[in-house]
Amino acid sequence: MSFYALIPAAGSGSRMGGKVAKQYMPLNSIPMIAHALIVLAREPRISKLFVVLSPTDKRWGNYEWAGWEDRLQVLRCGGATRAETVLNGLQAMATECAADDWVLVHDAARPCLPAESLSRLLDEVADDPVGGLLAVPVADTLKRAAGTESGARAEATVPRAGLWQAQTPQMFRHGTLSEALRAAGADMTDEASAIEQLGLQPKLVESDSRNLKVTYPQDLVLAGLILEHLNE
Ligand SMILES: Nc1ccn([C@@H]2O[C@H](COP(=O)(O)OP(=O)(O)OP(=O)(O)O)[C@@H](O)[C@H]2O)c(=O)n1
Ligand SMILES: C[C@](O)(CO)[C@H](O)COP(=O)(O)O
Repeated sequence: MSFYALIPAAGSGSRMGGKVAKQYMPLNSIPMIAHALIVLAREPRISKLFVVLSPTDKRWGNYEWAGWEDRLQVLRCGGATRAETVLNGLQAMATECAADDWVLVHDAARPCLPAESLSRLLDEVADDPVGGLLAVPVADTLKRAAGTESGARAEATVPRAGLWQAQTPQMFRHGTLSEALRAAGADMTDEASAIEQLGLQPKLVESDSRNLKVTYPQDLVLAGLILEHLNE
């Protein structure tokens, strides 16, 4: 049984609003994607990293990846949605990855993955019958909005007991995840929801808010500050 990482990196970063796809935006002097790759590559239990790019990606080649040859393989099969990218990547990995091998799917847009959180996920899920994901119990009070002409207004408060915010990596066996994503369709926003649709219950492994997803411009500033102190 082996562990592989699949990094979906074929998005356009529309919510970031930049000219450059956010996974290539500079973050503490290197492209954002490199931070996640470095943490994943440093985990000795992970045999290989597969980065899934858009077939039209023209930026990857602008960077120096010498020395990564043994640890990383680029797959140019990204799709129109994140779920499609992941499924296309799984299919391309099938020549090397057995059905019971573990695949850790990690967003290129999460550059601040703490090494200890990655290690904890592997420790706690490697013998799990289903798989699991990093997540954080919801700490804020949650409001359900009602759209009005004057903008969003709080219609109700959603009880936060038992609610967690999903992060990545999300770790499932190659065969199960491929089956789940094929059955669930292209609009799944994470791997765990496809697994849940099979009637399975992924394990929630507690992470923390440092492992944020860089979505909006202000997240880039936060990520830079976190990275300055991460894994010190
Ligand atoms: N068709 C897609 C869409 C997203 N992703 C990847 O999935 C991760 C999380 O997605 P998100 O934060 O939504 O990135 P984008 O889709 O690029 O952002 P946006 O939704 O703002 O366009 C990112 O690493 C992104 O590159 C992908 O591989 N293929
Ligand atoms: C997978 C994920 O990061 C878990 O929170 C999230 O669902 C990705 O959503 P996005 O809209 O594709 O960024």
